[in-house]
Amino acid sequence: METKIQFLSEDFQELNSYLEEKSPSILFIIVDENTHEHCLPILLSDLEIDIPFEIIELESGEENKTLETVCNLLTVFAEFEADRNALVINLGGGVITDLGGFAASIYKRGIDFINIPTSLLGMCDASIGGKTGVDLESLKNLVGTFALADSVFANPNFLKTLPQKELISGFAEMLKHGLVDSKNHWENLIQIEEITVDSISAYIKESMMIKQNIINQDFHEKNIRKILNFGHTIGHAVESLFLRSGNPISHGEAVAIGMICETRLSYLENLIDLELSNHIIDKIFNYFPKKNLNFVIDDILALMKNDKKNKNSKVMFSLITSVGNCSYNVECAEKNIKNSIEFYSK
Ligand SMILES: O=C(O)C(=O)C[C@@H](O)[C@H](O)[C@H](O)COP(=O)(O)O
Repeated sequence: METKIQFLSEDFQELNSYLEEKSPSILFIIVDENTHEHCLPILLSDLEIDIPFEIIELESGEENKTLETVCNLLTVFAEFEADRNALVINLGGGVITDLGGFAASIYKRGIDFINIPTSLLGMCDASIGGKTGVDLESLKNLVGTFALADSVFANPNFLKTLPQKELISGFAEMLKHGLVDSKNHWENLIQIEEITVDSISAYIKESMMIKQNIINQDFHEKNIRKILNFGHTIGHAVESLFLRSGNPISHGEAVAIGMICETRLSYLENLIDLELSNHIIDKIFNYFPKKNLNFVIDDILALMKNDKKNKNSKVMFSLITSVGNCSYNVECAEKNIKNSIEFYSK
């Protein structure tokens, strides 16, 4: 099975046809306070359907990506006596698609959901590939399911409602797609001087297709899909520590830090030469200026022990071997891992 990705035209005709054909018993439209204000009115003004619907507003932010929020969602579904023909519409960024997709995937053992990503990160990454879930304490995405959205409806116009910070966050995942799978995509992206909706629009579809193509080869992340996790082994640990400190950074910023460290690690593990690693690192720093990592390295290493790619208690990295190619299940020397993090801090 494959998620159908469609780009919405002005009148949302694709979504209306989908809903007419599917004819769900009830719609649950999940939003956060931002998409409630900026995106829901656009969606509702274009919906031409005669299906009962409920709007469920969740609080935005990674700190709300919890089991408690999922329980609240499930309670609402049950209060409305939703049956298995109910449909969840996730209208939001990665937090909303992760939460709503997870709740849908476990309610009555699974009801359908669709994603209408409103952030760049949601569009190019989180809405595609069926990873749903929540954080456990500060451990990123520790609880979740693999459950494909029935469809993804993308509308780059929604990106115009975003603060710049959110746009930059999603750009990190686009760079990642280039680094792990497409030199051409990487080279196009690094020409961009200023990240704006107009400057990146032409490359969004390519990023989505790169991800979709990898998912189609390995939905359950047994092998090749692990390359999409480049930058996330260290990135997730750093993101968790910022979250714990009460000063969260965006997922993209964390992934950018992770990609810088893991590019250096690729060099330290002799997978790429110094010149290439410096080139990649410089380019990432252009978009993601250095942040202070005031964390104890051992705390970063401890969090990595919970990474989902680990095998037999060993931390396994996905590391690039050239621009557009990435190896997975790479076990690294602990001194190199530490050096790569220290390198970032210096
Ligand atoms: O889809 C994937 O596979 C990815 O690894 C993409 C990541 O960019 C994304 O952040 C994903 O949610 C991370 O998954 P996790 O399994 O490391 O929690």
